[in-house]
Amino acid sequence: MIAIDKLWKEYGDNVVLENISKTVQAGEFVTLVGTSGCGKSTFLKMLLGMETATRGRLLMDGAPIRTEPDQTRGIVFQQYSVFPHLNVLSNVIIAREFEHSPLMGKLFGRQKTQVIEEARALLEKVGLANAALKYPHELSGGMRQRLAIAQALIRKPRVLLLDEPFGALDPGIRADMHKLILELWREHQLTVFMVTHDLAEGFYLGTRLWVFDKVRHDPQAPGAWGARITYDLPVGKTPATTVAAIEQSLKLTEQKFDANTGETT
Ligand SMILES: Nc1ncnc2c1ncn2[C@@H]1O[C@H](COP(=O)(O)OP(=O)(O)OP(=O)(O)O)[C@@H](O)[C@H]1O
Repeated sequence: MIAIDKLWKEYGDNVVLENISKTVQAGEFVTLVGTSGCGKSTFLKMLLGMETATRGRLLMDGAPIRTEPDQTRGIVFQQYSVFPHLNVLSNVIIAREFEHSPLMGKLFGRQKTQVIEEARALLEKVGLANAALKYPHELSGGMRQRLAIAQALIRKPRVLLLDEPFGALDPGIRADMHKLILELWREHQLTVFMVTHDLAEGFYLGTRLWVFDKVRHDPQAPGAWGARITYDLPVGKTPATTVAAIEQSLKLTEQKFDANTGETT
């Protein structure tokens, strides 16, 4: 369904991603881990169409991914991306209105009634039915992320992109969110790409885990080489020794990164 073919991303002299080739089938749940700054968010933005490849191709069902976001893909960021001046229900409805009419941003009549019903059903699903008329500042962090997920899902995306969506949440709330996202993934038959800093979370949630890492380093030119996918693991079948090796390699890379920027740790 998604084919990544010899993909490169460079910002000027800074090579971020280097020659990545992968295929992902519909319904997979891919978790992405790697050191800070190695290009995970950039990769998600390319899947979304916010960023373009400098070399190579990114195909969805055989066609190049459109260079602007559309309703086939939805994204949830770590920082809450909801509209502060709208209540919960309106935040979900507006996400659908923008899709129908980006310039006017308004739906009327039967269409509007239908969207309100869909929005209420989604709020029920994500556990916000009783908070429909509250404003974002009245919500907890976990509730705001539930709202951001509902906003992404009302557009009925096939691919859901999650950029550390639970990074700012307490462990107990995170466990609830894990349960929710797995339910939504199955019910909506989504293909999910999720960035996380938490290797255990990546192993727990994903069907497949990718490690982004630089294979080559030049201390004189930190941007000369980009990250590749150094591990592609079917999650749940990974021996503990491999998990330990990955953790070790990530720590080593982090130290090299610090040496490159001249910072001591
Ligand atoms: N719009 C941009 N212009 C120039 N450089 C950029 C831009 N966006 C990202 N970069 C650079 O690309 C590299 C990868 O950034 P990215 O945010 O994708 O990393 P990341 O792996 O998601 O990091 P983190 O885990 O800290 O969120 C960094 O060196 C960053 O400075």
